Amino acid sequence: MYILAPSVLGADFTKLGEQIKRADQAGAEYIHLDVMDGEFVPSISFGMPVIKALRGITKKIFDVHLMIEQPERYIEEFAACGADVITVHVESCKHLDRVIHQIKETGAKVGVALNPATPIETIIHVLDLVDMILIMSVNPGFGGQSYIDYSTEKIRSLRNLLNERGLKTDIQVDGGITSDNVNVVLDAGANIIVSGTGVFKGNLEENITRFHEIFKCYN
Ligand SMILES: O=C(CO)[C@@H](O)[C@H](O)COP(=O)(O)O
Ligand SMILES: [Fe+2]
Repeated sequence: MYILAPSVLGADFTKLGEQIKRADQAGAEYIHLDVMDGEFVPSISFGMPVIKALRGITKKIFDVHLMIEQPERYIEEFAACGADVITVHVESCKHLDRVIHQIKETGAKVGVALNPATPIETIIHVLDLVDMILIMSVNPGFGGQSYIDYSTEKIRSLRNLLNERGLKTDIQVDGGITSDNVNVVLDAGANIIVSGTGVFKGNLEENITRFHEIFKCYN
């Protein structure tokens, strides 16, 4: 199943609620929420109060991407705010296995994210414990960056590895993706596409339709 996850980091924050409702009505399956702490990544974005407020305006899947140090401190709180999928970075978890089980305990789906330079070997032992693997195709911290080309090979290797193990785990790709280059990551085996600038810059409805038209060729 192919899924579009607009990253609200690309939205106009003066019209945040309105833009999320529009993304919902235009058919976006997930809403991708980037939480940044100014430690794991250079920038600070938003946290629980914003997610809780947005939970009241859409029933779409809340896909919460935690770019924070020691995420185990906040897992239950993010779940209580309405996160449906909680993604943590392998680079920020000293005890990844424990954090994965902590997320499962809340009832949320588990995502594990890898920075561009982090090899997929770091997660081979937990592959069958997670629902989604997030391949970062930019260095995390900011929207609007360019896609890093070697991500494509990484996605392909991960999909091959999952296939060898008989796993249908979701592969999400995040960073620098628009309808102009999404084919590259879909061809490599990704099935959940995060896009901030590619959705919110220009006409939101047209952008979402364009992504979905491309997905049809893969379904
Ligand atoms: O997690 C992040 C950045 O750290 C992303 O979710 C970005 O917000 C995606 O934005 P674009 O690269 O699509 O503009
Ligand atoms: Fe993200």
